[in-house]
Amino acid sequence: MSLEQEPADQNGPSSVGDTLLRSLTRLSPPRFKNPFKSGLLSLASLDSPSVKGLLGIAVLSAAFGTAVVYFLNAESKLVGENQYSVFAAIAFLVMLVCYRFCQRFLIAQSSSAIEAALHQWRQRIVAKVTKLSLRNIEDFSEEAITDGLIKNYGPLSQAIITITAGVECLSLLIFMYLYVAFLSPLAALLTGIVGIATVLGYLSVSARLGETMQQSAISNASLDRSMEAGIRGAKELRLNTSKRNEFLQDAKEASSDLYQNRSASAALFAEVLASGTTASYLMAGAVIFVLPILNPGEKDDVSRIVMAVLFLIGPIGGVIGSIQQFNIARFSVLGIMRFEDEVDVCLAKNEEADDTVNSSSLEDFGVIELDQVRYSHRSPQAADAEIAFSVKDLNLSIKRNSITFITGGNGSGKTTILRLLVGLYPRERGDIRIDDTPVNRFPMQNYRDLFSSVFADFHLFAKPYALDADGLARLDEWLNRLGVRDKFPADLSTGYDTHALSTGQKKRLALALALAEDRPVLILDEWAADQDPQTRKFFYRTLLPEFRASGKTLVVVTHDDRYFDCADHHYYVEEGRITLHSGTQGEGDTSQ
Ligand SMILES: Nc1ncnc2c1ncn2[C@@H]1O[C@H](COP(=O)(O)OP(=O)(O)OP(=O)(O)O)[C@@H](O)[C@H]1O
Repeated sequence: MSLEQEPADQNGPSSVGDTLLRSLTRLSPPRFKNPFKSGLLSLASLDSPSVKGLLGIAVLSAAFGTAVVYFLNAESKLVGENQYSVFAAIAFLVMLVCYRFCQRFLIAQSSSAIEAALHQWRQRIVAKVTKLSLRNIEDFSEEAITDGLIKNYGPLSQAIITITAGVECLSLLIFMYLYVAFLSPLAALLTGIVGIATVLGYLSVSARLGETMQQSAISNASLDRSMEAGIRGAKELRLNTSKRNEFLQDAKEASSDLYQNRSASAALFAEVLASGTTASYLMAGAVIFVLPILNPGEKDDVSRIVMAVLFLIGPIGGVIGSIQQFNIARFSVLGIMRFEDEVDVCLAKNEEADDTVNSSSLEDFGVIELDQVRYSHRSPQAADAEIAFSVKDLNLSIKRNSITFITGGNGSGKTTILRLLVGLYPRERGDIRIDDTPVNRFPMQNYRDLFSSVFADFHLFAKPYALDADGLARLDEWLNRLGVRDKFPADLSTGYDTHALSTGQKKRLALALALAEDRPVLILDEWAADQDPQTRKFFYRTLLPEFRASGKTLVVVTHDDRYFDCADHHYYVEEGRITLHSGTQGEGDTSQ
């Protein structure tokens, strides 16, 4: 967790929130064996002064809350004796206002501090994830990334208010109990016995409650994935009844798992809730039915003691309600921290040696050379990271202002080679040089900045990032030339909806965006594959030569053998090995 820490204000709300969030992981839910070593009570051991300040306010709030009950009781005793105290009435009101202020301040401040910390955690982790190499990203499962970046935050935010209210209730409970002890030590003993029996009862189910909630979270994630597949695979499911039935069967099992795990935790929680409510009434019952027998001298005070005991019911409910949320929040914080640790481990391995390439010299490069480069994909299925595919002895020379075609069969390694060329994959062996100057294994951004690309699996963001006014003008022009300008709003800077575009139109937008970036090297991975014959011809016979004439260097993966003659250099890839394919010309343009 040490990399990329934002310089947070040491006393700012996010640093308070950060301490509170991390404290959730230090505080394990109370366990049967040692309930007082862990649990909410150890909140007092927190080290941040601001957090201690918040705890101080929790104590103050509890003191005011108890004073409210004290003055209620005092006045009720006086009224019973046909007297009335204006002071007690005013004091009651003042204490109530103070109590309300402290309670509101405490919950609002701690919740907003925690939200501020979450905001900072999210920013920090997203920044780290964008620094991972593509290989690292591919090594993480999609679920790990969505859980680490998205899913854990929602439940955490929802749990925060209940937990902070629970902490306030806990301190109120302690104060109210001390007040009961002040009124009658024997009543405190009786209610204490009931309280201890209730806590022991809770501790006996808390471990099971934690487990079922963890299982519920796992089943929930699996059901989410199933529902996502149901939406993304809508076409396939509607075309094939057997496929739909089998899918529905799997979705039903995922839903049933979730239902069973949620029911199990609901049953345990119902037990905790019911025990809490029963305990509250039992405390009042013990005072009314048992106290007069054990100590007849306190008979006259019973109603006042009962009133104080009844005021314990609210805080007990608040504490119990927060326990479930505490488990959820703890589980989420641990998930986020675990993900960040894993990202840190990856980043620590991505060595960034000195890059001897000077940023100012890159734009004017003469040639980019890959020399004996090797890279291996690990099999995602194999636990021992067995090699699934290798690009071997890769020699490739990309000359400035030329058109290079890379061809080869499906799965031969063309896309992998493009990604090695642009520095998305770290090579295992060999060198990349730019005009005889070596490029790092994890190339610096100034090397990557040479390239704009349309990969086969390109992503369209909802707005054109990184384009200034000139860039937007270029985008406008290219959308016009590619015949799709009417599909986008007049003002391109605010973004656009790409859902209604056809596959070919999406590719035109992706190409227009890549051209608008105006970088020296353009990488195109099977761009023409989804285009109509006229556009294909326009692309190979008009656009590519035009790009070259405007000073661009082009590296194009293609299967269109009728246009192979458009290339200045043609490489052929077979099972991860590349060869310069000299003398190949297209079979003639048959006027496609
Ligand atoms: N992230 C990955 N992890 C493991 N194996 C991978 C990964 N990406 C690609 N491969 C494997 O590497 C091989 C080459 O893939 P690549 O995408 O480079 O081929 P390609 O020549 O571009 O194929 P196509 O013409 O079908 O797009 C394939 O066998 C593929 O299964």
